[in-house]
Amino acid sequence: MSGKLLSISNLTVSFDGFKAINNLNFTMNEGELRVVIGPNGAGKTTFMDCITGKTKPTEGIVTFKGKDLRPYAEHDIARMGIGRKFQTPRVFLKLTPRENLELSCIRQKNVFGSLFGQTTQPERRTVGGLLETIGLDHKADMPAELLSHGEKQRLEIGMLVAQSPDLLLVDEPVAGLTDEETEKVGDLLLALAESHSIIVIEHDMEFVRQIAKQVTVLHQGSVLFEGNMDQVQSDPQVIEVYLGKQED
Ligand SMILES: Nc1ncnc2c1ncn2[C@@H]1O[C@H](COP(=O)(O)OP(=O)(O)OP(=O)(O)O)[C@@H](O)[C@H]1O
Repeated sequence: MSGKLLSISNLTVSFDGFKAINNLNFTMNEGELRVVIGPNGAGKTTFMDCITGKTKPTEGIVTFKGKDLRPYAEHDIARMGIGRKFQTPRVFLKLTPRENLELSCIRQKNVFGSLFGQTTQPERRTVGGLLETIGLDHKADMPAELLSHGEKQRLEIGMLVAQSPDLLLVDEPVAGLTDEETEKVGDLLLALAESHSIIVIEHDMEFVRQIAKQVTVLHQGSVLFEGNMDQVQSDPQVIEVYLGKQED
C-alpha cells in the first residue's frame, strides 16, 4: 500500500489514436486540496473522467485508497467515496436549498427515507450545519430557482458534501461568477478542505491564487509541472504554455 488517497500510474487515454492523456503520473495524500490547471485541451476533464470511471484508461492504473479502480463501473466508484461536481449546477430548482440538501443526505443514508420523504432529527442538524457552511442559512427555505448562480454553485457543493465522499472532485466551480461570488466559493472550498480531500479544476487564476497550496499543471495529457503557487507562476515552461497566453 502506498498510503496515498489517490495514485495514478502511467495513465494513457487514446481516442482513435489521439492521446488525450499521455503517460500521466499523479499522487495525492488524504486531506489535500489540489488544484489542477492547464490550457484548453490539456486533458483536465479526461483526467477527472478516469478517476470517476466515466472513461476507462487505454493503459495505466488509477488506485483509490489502495484499490485498483479498473474493474469498477462509475456507480461503484461513486459508492466507494468519489463524488463529483460538474461545471453547471444541477440542483432541483423547485425545491429549497434545505430540501435539496435533505435529499442528498437521505440518498446517502437510506433509500426508504427518500421514498417516504422523511428526514430524521440528526439529518436535520447536519442540513442546518451545511446551510451555515455554504452561507445559505438565510435563504434556506426559498425555491432554489431564486438563488444567484454563485449561490447555486455553493448549494451544489453542499449537496456533494452531504453525500460524505472521501474525495471531492470539483470542475470549474467559478466559471461565470462575479468576483464576490468567486471569493465566497473559494472561502467555502478552503473551509471544506480542513476536513476533506479535494481536487479542483480551474482556469480562473485569481481564484487559483486564493485557494491553491499545491498545483498540478497539465499540458498535452501529461503533468508539465507540480508545485506551490509561487513555483508555478515562476516556472518558464508553465509561463510559456499557459500563463503567458492567459495574460494576453
Ligand atoms: N470522446 C472524445 N473523443 C475524441 N477526442 C476527445 C474526446 N474527449 C476529449 N477529447 C480530446 O482530448 C483532448 C483533451 O480534452 P479534455 O476535455 O480532457 O481537455 P481539458 O483540459 O478539459 O480542456 P478544456 O479546458 O477546454 O475543458 C482534447 O483535444 C479533446 O478534443
